[in-house]
Amino acid sequence: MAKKEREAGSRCCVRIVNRRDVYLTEFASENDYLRLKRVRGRHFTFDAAFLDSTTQQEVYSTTTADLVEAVLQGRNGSVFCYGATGAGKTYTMLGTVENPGVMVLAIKDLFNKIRQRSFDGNHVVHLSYLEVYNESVRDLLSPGRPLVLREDKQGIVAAGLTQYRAYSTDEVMALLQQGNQNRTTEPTRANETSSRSHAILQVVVEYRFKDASNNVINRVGKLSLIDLAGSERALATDQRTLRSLEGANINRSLLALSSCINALVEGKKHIPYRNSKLTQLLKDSLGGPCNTVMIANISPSNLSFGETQNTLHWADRAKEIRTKACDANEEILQLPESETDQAKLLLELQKENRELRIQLARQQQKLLTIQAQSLAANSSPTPSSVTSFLSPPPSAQPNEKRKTRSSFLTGNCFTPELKKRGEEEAVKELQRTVKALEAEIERMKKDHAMQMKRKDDFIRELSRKGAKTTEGVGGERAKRVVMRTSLRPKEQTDGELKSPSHRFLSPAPTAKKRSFWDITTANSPSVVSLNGRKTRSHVTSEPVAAPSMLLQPGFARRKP
Ligand SMILES: Nc1ncnc2c1ncn2[C@@H]1O[C@H](COP(=O)(O)OP(=O)(O)OP(=O)(O)O)[C@@H](O)[C@H]1O
Repeated sequence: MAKKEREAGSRCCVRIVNRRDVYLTEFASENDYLRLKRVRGRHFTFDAAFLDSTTQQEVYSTTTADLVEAVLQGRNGSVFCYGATGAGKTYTMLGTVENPGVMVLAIKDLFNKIRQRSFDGNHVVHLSYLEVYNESVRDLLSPGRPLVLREDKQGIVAAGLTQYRAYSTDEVMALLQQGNQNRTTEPTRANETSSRSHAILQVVVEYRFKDASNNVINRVGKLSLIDLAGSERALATDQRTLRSLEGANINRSLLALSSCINALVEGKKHIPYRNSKLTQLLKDSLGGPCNTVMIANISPSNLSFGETQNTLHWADRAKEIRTKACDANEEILQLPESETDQAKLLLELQKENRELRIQLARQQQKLLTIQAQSLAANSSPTPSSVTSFLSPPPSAQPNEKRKTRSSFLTGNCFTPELKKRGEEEAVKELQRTVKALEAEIERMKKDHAMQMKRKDDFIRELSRKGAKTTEGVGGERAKRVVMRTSLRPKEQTDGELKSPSHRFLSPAPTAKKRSFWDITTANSPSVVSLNGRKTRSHVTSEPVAAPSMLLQPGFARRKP
């Protein structure tokens, strides 16, 4: 229960039993003296119900982890949060620094999984983040003019939406932060940083590999993570014109969503997706081949009884929807023979590269261990290895003999000088091993760098050839994909060969770092931006002109 709700003296009207059943109790109004003791209730059953003590990780593992795995198998997945203003949708989806939400945990999990299975193929991750505000679609990663929705063979797409190629979790986090600051928010009576728009984060994972018959297979999976605006009535938020218009448009989208849910549940032929931008964008998630999860956020306070009942009602309806069977989006690449050979060679080279990197890492690990041993030998007065040369194991001889022997060693024959010489010998031996290993690693590094350079040149050559052939066919699509490498200024190599991993470093931190989670701590919106709407960045106490992540090297899309 929120602080405000507690202060208003509200009672808890929600009870969760068996992690599946939700009991909603309606208390009689305090003024209704005749029915003061009357309570009415409703009971709902869902796939899972979470208590307020549930961790974000638990919510992620129960709702989304399976979808992430399926996306890697080429199946589409969608997760959306639905509920009243202030019920915790953004908290569930985005979370805070200490408690990251579903979006963050899904991205982390996705990259971990890709890292684990990158031995048998090549993964490419593209990312886009958009919002639907007042029935117009905006690019959150590169704000500008509203985007137009078009239907093509991939489904509904926002024409001109920026697709960033992402290489690491950190990079995605930075993009999420950037996008989130551009999101339209406004304080309402129910929530200080209320999201006035629907936000959709889309992650497309392309996986290219060779099957048993040596065909090159391209597998594509799309994960959509959606944070809807609050489902409150316009009256519940504010009466001012802009808020009312917003409220009306938010409700229009959500009304359209409920009409689609109704039509889908009733098995109607015509589903009114076209009634709003939101439903057009969710077409795939609701009626297409997609694994879809709806998370309904509710407040346990009896003051929000109406909203809670409404949310649970729609969740209960939505659970009846059966999305289409979700087959893997896979295709055998029909490339000309020369190109197939090139693609296969590329995959083999990439595999070899990864193996070499692992070998190098192992050798470095070995070196570290030896160095640690050497350090220990230098610092301890009698290293264990040396001691074992000098003294026999205690159990080897009877007590008396041991005594004599030890006095013999420490006394006349094995003088301190001799002992010291033994220690020095052992340390020298260790140092020699370290040097030999260092030389071997140096040699391997040089070999590796040479091989990488040769392969890089080769890959570059292949991509150049590929670009030439696709220019005519996929020109438009290629234009939409912004490659980080093409945006990054040429690196200073100082004559040193750099492996691809060096080239794909995450962007440099901004001069003054903004917190990804400013939304949770800030409180005073001060500046009105684009078309009079406010964004999460205005909720921070920093000046609006703070450097944009997109202006960092590697993200420079807009001119200052
Ligand atoms: N499970 C939770 N644990 C702790 N705090 C929470 C939880 N859920 C929500 N909150 C807090 O409640 C407040 C409102 O939550 P949030 O902004 O996520 O609501 P919302 O449903 O997205 O609202 P809106 O529709 O207005 O955007 C935030 O300060 C958030 O940190």
